Amino acid sequence: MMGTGKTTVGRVLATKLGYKFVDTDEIITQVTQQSISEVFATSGESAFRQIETQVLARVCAYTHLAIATGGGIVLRRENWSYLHHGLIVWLDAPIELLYTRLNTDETRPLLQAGDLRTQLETLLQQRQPLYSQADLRVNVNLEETPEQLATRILAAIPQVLKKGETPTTQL
Ligand SMILES: Nc1ncnc2c1ncn2[C@@H]1O[C@H](COP(=O)(O)OP(=O)(O)OP(=O)(O)O)[C@@H](O)[C@H]1O
Ligand SMILES: O=C(O)C1=C[C@@H](O)[C@@H](O)[C@H](O)C1
Ligand SMILES: [Mg+2]
Repeated sequence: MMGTGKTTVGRVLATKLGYKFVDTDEIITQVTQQSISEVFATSGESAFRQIETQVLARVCAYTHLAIATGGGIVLRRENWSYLHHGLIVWLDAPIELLYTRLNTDETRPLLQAGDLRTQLETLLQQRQPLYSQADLRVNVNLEETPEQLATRILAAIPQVLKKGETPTTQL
């Protein structure tokens, strides 16, 4: 979900693994020469989602790569076939944490209209069943630094290889 720390923590995780790192939002910004907000404003969400799928289709083919996606990557069914090229980590954060982080942020176009808490609740309700398809669920809290979170994710990854319910890691 937006604001959980995919970009921030993903970068740290990549360093710890000795992997390269890419962020699909950053690639979209580079190829369109527009900010994410501008892409939404000039072309619309549907066009953004198409570009996002094209970018994911390219980057998922690489090994030794950590990919931070946009929070809406789960929405298109075809994206899942690309996501499953790798190990999918769900950063799950409570609404209050997201609210604290995104309160003054103007770079997430889907959160600009109306009450932020309501927007977050609505999006999370829609997406929770999709996020829960991830391989690893990581409960995010306000106490941990990106460094600590990345360490915890690394430690939890072996559980993913074991058969059973989706593992969850919390502090
Ligand atoms: N563990 C953390 N501790 C403190 N601040 C954090 C942590 N992780 C992320 N942040 C901060 O929270 C904000 C949102 O993080 P980030 O941009 O990484 O989220 P995201 O999941 O990539 O969001 P989006 O889906 O919109 O791309 C940033 O200002 C970032 O610095
Ligand atoms: O959750 C979402 O739908 C989004 C998350 C951001 O990373 C961007 O991809 C964009 O703002 C949409
Ligand atoms: Mg991001």
